Amino acid sequence: MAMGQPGEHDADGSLRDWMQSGLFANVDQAAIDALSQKAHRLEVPAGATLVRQGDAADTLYFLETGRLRVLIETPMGSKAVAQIEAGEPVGELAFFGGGTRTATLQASRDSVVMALDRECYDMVVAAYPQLVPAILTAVTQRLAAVTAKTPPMEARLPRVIAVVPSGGSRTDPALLRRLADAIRRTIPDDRQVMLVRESDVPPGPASAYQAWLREHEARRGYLLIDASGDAEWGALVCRNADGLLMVADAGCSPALAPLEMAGCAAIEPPNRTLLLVRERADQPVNGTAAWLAGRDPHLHHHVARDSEADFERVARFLTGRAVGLVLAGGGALGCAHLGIVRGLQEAGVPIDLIGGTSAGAAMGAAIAQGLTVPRTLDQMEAMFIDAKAMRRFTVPIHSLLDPAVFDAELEERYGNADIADQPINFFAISTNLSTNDLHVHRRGPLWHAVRASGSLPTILPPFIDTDGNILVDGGVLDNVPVVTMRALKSGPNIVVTLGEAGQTWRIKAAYHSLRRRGQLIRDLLLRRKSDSDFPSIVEIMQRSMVVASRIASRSMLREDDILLSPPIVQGMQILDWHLGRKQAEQAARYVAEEVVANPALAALQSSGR
Ligand SMILES: Nc1ncnc2c1ncn2[C@@H]1O[C@@H]2COP(=O)(O)O[C@H]2[C@H]1O
Repeated sequence: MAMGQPGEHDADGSLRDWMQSGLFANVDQAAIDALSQKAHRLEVPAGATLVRQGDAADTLYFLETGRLRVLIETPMGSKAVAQIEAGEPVGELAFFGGGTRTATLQASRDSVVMALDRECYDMVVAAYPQLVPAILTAVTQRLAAVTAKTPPMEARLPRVIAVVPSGGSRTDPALLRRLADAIRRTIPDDRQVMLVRESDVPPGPASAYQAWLREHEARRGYLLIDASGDAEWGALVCRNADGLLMVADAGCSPALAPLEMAGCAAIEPPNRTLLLVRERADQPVNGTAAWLAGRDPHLHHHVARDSEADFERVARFLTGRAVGLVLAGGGALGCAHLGIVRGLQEAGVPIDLIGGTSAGAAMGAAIAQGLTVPRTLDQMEAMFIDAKAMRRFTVPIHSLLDPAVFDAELEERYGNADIADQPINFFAISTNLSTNDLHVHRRGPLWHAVRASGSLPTILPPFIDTDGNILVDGGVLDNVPVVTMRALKSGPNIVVTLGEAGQTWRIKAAYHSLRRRGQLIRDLLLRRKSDSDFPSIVEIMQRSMVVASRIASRSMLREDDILLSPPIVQGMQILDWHLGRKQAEQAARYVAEEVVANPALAALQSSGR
């Protein structure tokens, strides 16, 4: 049943219905018949190119089935800027404009197009001029859409999803039903969610399956298509799907199954998701790395059968409604993040993916591990107050502080478990001095990510990863990693900044009160604290580091982001860990008020209950 090279395709009876349902709704039957007779159909297998940027143009197309990717070729490589869905005309710019093709069109799944050359087009519109405004409307609408969006268009969410058992797992129909139910509860009522098995689809050639898909896709819902069964069916499903959902029983062998290979060949990594299913939520998660190898999913989710919340979380990811929590850096002020998390949990707001920088990474990592807020606060106090992890001075060659105690504390508390093994999806940001770029930690030991992300330059030595990358605090480049969050998932983001809301930092100490060397050494030996509030090297470094990214981060926020700026405890600075608990309390109260005052936040409440 699998299709080969682009080729001729027989017309099918439902074409007229399809045309009249959209673009040609006001066009006479006779005109559509003429168009349909003059056009010839081309099959474009997944991955094949329909037109190439720069080529001469003498054909106008209408996409009948499938999806096309619009790729702009640049000297740096090609960039996907849009997708064309069934029912849309394509190739119109150069056809009408008279130039060469403005983009390359590639099938992202097996597709069928209706092709109309210039001679046929002229003949049909001469006989039926009413076709012209219909085509013009579509062209104008596209032009308006292109003009309206400045950045590249975000990917449309996969709606036709091939579900394959992963590794040595077998398909579990009950689990798929639960997932479909969770999706149904997540999306508006008028959309259809269908769980499809081979027996639900009328037997016949690939074109019959595509016609069936077209009919059901038109209802704008989600089709979860169980690809298990015979190999031919599996390959057909994968080649005609936008997304791949691999479902693994975490206890099975992770060796890649043939059906998954077919799925991965047809569907690209950005549209792949892996579910790792275990029996109970209290079972530890490990070995995820072996499942990710070779599958390269965009995201993976750990699902416990006894946790309805896990199913609902997956449903939110699949339908573009997952809630991201973005946590900014800011040392001890980061305890506010814990209060925010407590407040969100109490209000029933779900947290589906956590990303953070520096203190945001440290707090977020603990929550992603499944620690409670009170336990995390205990840990922070144990590290920074009891063990004095940030008060161990050294000979200042590589850094001001000796990181030995800090490292040991981090390793003990966060452990060597892979980020990928955490029950909640998580990422941390650091600044890669080797590549002069942002470094997104999605894999590797959790404590490495926390350590790298919080490596305040000159205060702590940089973290060196196994590839020799020199990593320092993420705040240097991006203290509020909302852009990274957006690249990972669609849906609302709760963005927590620290001390943002116009809080200036002025001190009472006069410049000439700066202690001189002799005074400093005497005070140090006598363990005497200065009564001046002249800023410490750590405070100066922290503030200087994030000043640029703070300005940038404000412009990164979008209208649909929910910005939370909890009030900071009066006079609290980044090393004041003893005020952490008070700060967390204050932030939790702030969230409780925000849930009432901010409708966007309130709207997320029900999805977390
Ligand atoms: N930014 C875009 N968004 C949607 N479609 C596009 C975009 N750029 C190009 N196309 C389509 O890709 C086609 C490539 O060939 P044409 O230039 O003839 O016509 C083009 C449009 O149909």
